[in-house]
Parts: sequence; C-alpha cells; structure tokens
Amino acid sequence: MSETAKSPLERPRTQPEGSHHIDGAYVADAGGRPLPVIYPADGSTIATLEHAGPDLVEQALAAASRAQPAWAAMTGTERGRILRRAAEIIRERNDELSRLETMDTGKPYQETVVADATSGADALEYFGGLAASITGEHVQLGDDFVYSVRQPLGVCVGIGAWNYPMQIACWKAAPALACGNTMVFKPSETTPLSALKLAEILTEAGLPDGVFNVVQGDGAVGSALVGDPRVAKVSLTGSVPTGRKVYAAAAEGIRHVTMELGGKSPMLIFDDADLDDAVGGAILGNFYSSGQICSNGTRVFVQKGILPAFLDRLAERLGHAVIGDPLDPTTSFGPLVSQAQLDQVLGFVQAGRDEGARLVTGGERLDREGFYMSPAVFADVTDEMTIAREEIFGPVLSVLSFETEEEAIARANATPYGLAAGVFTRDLRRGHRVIGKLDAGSCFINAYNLTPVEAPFGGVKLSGVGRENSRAAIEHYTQLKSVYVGMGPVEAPY
Ligand SMILES: NC(=O)c1ccc[n+]([C@@H]2O[C@H](COP(=O)([O-])OP(=O)(O)OC[C@H]3O[C@@H](n4cnc5c(N)ncnc54)[C@H](O)[C@@H]3O)[C@@H](O)[C@H]2O)c1
Ligand SMILES: C[N+](C)(C)CCCC=O
Repeated sequence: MSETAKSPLERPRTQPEGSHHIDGAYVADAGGRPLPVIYPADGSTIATLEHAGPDLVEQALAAASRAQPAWAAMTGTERGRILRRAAEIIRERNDELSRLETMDTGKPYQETVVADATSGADALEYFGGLAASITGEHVQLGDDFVYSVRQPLGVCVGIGAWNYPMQIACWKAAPALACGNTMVFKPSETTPLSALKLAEILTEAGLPDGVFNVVQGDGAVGSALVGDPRVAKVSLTGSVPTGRKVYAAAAEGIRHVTMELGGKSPMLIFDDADLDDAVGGAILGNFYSSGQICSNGTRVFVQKGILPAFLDRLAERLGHAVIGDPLDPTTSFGPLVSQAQLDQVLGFVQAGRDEGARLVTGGERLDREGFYMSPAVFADVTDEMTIAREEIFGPVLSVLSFETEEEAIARANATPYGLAAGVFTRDLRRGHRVIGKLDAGSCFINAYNLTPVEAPFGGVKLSGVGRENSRAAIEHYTQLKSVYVGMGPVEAPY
C-alpha cells in the first residue's frame, strides 16, 4: 500500500447556513443540543449543528402536512419537471457536493465524485421521468367496470445511515416526491451535511416549500418522527437493531415501511472464474468506501482449486491501494467514518485472530491522524467464527474455502441476513443456477455492488422489507384506491 503525495483539493464550506431545512429555508434551533461534525481524515470539527428539539420536529411535520395536498394535486409532469431540474443542478455542482461528501464521510473524492451525488441525480432523473406515468388500471366487467387510482401515501419520513448520505436521501426523496408525497428526512447524526444541500437544491429547482424538509438529530429525533400520527410511511436505512425498533414503532400506527438494513452477504468464486474479475469483485465488494457498504460480499467462498491463486492475487492488488487524504484525487482508500467505527472494526479483527483465522494482510491501525486502518484479509475462516457471522461494516474480508456447488450454496444461505449475493464463474448456466438458489434480494453474476437506479435494491430475511429504486419503488410510495362503477340497475334481494 502506498501513501499519497499530491496536494489535496480545496475544502468546501462545511458549516451550513442553518442546521435544518424546513419549509424551503434553513432554520437554526438555538437551544438544541450541539451536534459536531467530524472530518474522519484528521478528527477535526468541520461544522457544529444542533439536534432538533420537539418544536422543530413539529415545525417540519406541520410543514410537510400542509404542503402535501397541493403537491399531490400537481400533475406528474409538473412534479417530474422539478425533480429533473434538481438532478441537473446536482450534476452542475457535483464537484463541490462530492468534496462535501468526502469531508462528511471520509470516503475518497475519487469515489464520491462518481458514486454519491451522481447516483442521487440518477434517482431524481429516473423518478422525475416516471412521475407522469404513475397510473392505476381499468377493468371492464360487462357494462360495469372497475378502475384503480394510484394515490400518494401522504407524509413520509426518511431516516438515513451515514455511509451514503446524499445517495440515501435521494433514493428516498425521489420516488416519494414523484408519487405526490411530502417528506421529512433525518440524516444520520454522523453525516448530516449533504441532505441539507439536497433540500437547498430542490428549493432552487422550484420545489414548493414544505415538500422536502430536513431535521437533524440522533435516534431520539428519529423516534419522534416515526411515532407521529401524521406520518403515513417510514423508510429507514440502517442496522437491523434499529430496524427492529423503527418497524415496531411504525406498526403501532399501521404505517407503511421500507427497511433497508444490514447484511453479511456471500460471494461465491468458482474454480473456472476469471481470476482478475473475481479479485476485482472481491475488492469492490469489501474495500470500496473502506468496506462501509451494506451489500458488501464479506463472506468470500472460494473453491479449493483457485484458492491459492486468489489469495496471492488479492494480496498483490491490495498492495496498490493508495491510502491517504481522501481529498487527494489519487487516494483510493480513506479512513473509517469515526473513532467508534474504527474501534468496532478493529475489535472484529482481534476476534478473527483470537478465533484462529489467518490474517493474510492488513487489519492494523495506521499511525497517522484520523480514523485509518489497513484493509484486512483473513483466510482459513470457518462458518462459525464471529467474523463470518456478524456484520462488520468495515474493510475486513473473510475467505472461506469450499469444494462443491451444493455445499457453497448451503453455507452461503446459512445466515439470518439476505441483502446481496454474488457468483463468479465462466459457466453462465451455473451462474444463473446458483444465483437462483441464493437467498438474497440484490444479486450479481460476474460483477459486484453495481446498483443502477433501474434495478430494484433491497434485502430479504433480516436485511429488509421493500425495495428502493426501479419501478418497484413506486409501489412502496403509493396505495391503490379501487372504484367500482355500476352502469345498470342496482339489484337488491329485498
Ligand atoms: N440496506 C441498505 O440499503 C443499507 C444502506 C446503508 C447502510 N445500511 C446499514 O446501516 C448500518 C450502518 O448505518 P448506521 O450505523 O447509521 O445505522 P443505525 O441503525 O445506527 O442508524 C441509522 C439511522 O437510524 C437512526 N435511529 C437510530 N435509532 C432510531 C430509533 N429508535 N428511531 C428512529 N431512528 C433511529 C439513526 O439516528 C440513523 O439516522 C449498517 O448495518 C448497514 O448495513 C443499510
Ligand atoms: C451503491 N452501493 C455502493 C452499492 C451502496 C448501496 C447502499 C449500501 O450501503
């Protein structure tokens, strides 16, 4: 692994005009508990916001409730035009937004410039394009007929995780707004900055006040939003423990939910796989964003015949990772998001060692400021080890070996999670056969972690409920009203 030397990009302004964005404007909450924002590359405080108090939560929910009927009454074409304009503005400002995302998350600019704001823009463009064609259907029943109307749900709450703040905000806001809902979005308290930019940009694009609001704060603020009777739907991206709480709270009010939760996804590499493709997939599925990706294929099952070559090539290619200042465009591996996350991941590395896995490379705390560790690869991992069972959410790849297809499928499915799965093989018949038997929502054959807006994204089992992206998301932000129209006399028995 090498360190970078190039001078970093200019730092963007990180202190927002106000902590929250409600009814089309930045708002401060002078009495709110301070919420410092830390730059993971050096531990410095780059902004200080406040957690929303009850008055602010009320202000945001009232704004979203007030704005919803008029927003839903606009045509889909009108709503879509605003979302598409917002997508254009995001693309125009991608460089600045990417630098901000890098400072908020610590992810290398090399990644954020292609995968964060641009992915958000894709969602706004895609759902903006769909907005005009969200329709019900007509069924003729003799002279009578039934028609259905696809209606918005009302006020939606979006709650985000810290790894893809802008992407998560857009993946929730775009379909919700396209369908005529309004939203109160609460970003993760760890990475609160870019959702505010999204609100600012949507307002600039012509979004009516109150349609998209951002309030900051921790789980207590999220909980206040989820429990409010005005809320029709909650979409959470977060961990399974949080998902359990939010799902239960939403159930009190029989609210709609989308749950995008954690995973421990398998990647199956067969002897006949293209070695470099498989190694590339394992790198993308374990070390991109310093391993902090929900869908990562962290259990890498490698067939015995290719195992030695796979480990050698993986270690060799990891040696080319450029660890350094994430604002340096040549950096390809940045810090973890926080000291707490770093401590947690290093704890898993220790557990791997203690339980007898072989550390092939990495796994060390780096001697520099910021929350850095080297990407870790464990070999000789067995199914019962902690590192093979629990979501680590950091740069730790576990290699498990296997002999037969049946064995690999059974072991891959032996997990309560089911977010993603990948297969690497040159035999496409095997690729489809195996992927068909894996219990996962988002699957890949000879690729990994590619999640275009056109593809449904989401998990099965503990990894979640519902889907984001694609046409499927429309179903999760609308409800059907059916209307039976009688065209003849009404016949009653008495
Ligand atoms: N499936 C996906 O699409 C996806 C994407 C990204 C991250 N994730 C998952 O997210 C996790 C990492 O993110 P995290 O550490 O921010 O997760 P987290 O569960 O700690 O927090 C997620 C969000 O929930 C909020 N929250 C916490 N308690 C709450 C409560 N009681 N009521 C309402 N809101 C509450 C937090 O403030 C935060 O905004 C990982 O498990 C990862 O797999 C899933
Ligand atoms: C688009 N990615 C990189 C697969 C991220 C999806 C969201 C999960 O963390």
